[in-house]
Amino acid sequence: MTENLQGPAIARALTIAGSDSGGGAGIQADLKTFAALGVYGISAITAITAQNTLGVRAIQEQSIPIIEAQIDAVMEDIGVDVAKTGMLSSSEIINAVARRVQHWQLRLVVDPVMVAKGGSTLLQSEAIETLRTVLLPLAEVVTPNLPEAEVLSLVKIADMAGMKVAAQAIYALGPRHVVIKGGHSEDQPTDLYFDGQQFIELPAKRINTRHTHGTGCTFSAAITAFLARGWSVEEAVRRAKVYITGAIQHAPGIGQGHGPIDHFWLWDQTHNE
Ligand SMILES: Nc1ncnc2c1ncn2[C@@H]1O[C@H](COP(=O)(O)OP(=O)(O)OP(=O)(O)O)[C@@H](O)[C@H]1O
Ligand SMILES: Cc1ncc(CO)c(N)n1
Repeated sequence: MTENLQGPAIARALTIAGSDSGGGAGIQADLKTFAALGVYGISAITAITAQNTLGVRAIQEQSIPIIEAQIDAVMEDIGVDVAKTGMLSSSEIINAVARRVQHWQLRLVVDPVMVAKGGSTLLQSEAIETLRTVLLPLAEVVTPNLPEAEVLSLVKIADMAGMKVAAQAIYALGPRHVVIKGGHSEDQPTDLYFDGQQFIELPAKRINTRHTHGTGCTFSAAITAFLARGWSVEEAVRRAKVYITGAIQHAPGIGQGHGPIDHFWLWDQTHNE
């Protein structure tokens, strides 16, 4: 592509997250989502997981210097329109990432990943307070699922009214927008957007499937991609909801456990089917 005097001809998004060897969540889900949505994807790996659709077998955190060096290397050369975080594992990693986010003045989407679908811990319990007090104030958007929203807000959520109280409590921690995901509810997977003034409920039909590995990563990566492409937060969230619903619907049925979703379902519809 020829150089464009107005800047790069493609939006750039950075994911700061863990690697999922199974390819369905973490860095891999984020990069596939960025690619599917027409955004140039860049990564800084915080931890390597040995993982498949059945669960997480092993985790190796990366050192603070190599995490910082990845972020600095891409920022000094390539640049980033919007960044997101996923698995951060420890307090030390959160503090280091927060320092780089501030240094580079990054627009940030925080997916407060705590536990994998199979129950493995992806964030040490003593790191939760660092997430609340150090990273959330830097977030333009934070996307907790229902259990994460309860932990961050200290509110027990039983229904939409509870989601609203929790969203207000999380907003008070400093992020400019809160999106609580309803995927873990027994009912319809209605997500809730809150920007400090207005609540928007984003309903969807529940898809009856066990293949929901990486839905949270994919949803937050889609929000990041749409923001990078210039949409408002509200519009980015609305578009991400349509995208994630389609991706779950088209899950290819890979693996014996919670399989991945189809990040490229929109592309498949227009090019391959
Ligand atoms: N079965 C389903 N049918 C339709 N939408 C769903 C379903 N499960 C989750 N979603 C939607 O997917 C998005 C991700 O939500 P979810 O609550 O699964 O995130 P998560 O728990 O962080 O995911 P993970 O940790 O597995 O990556 C939300 O928009 C949610 O409403
Ligand atoms: C690396 C990684 N990040 C996030 C999740 C949550 O889905 C996962 N299972 N693995």
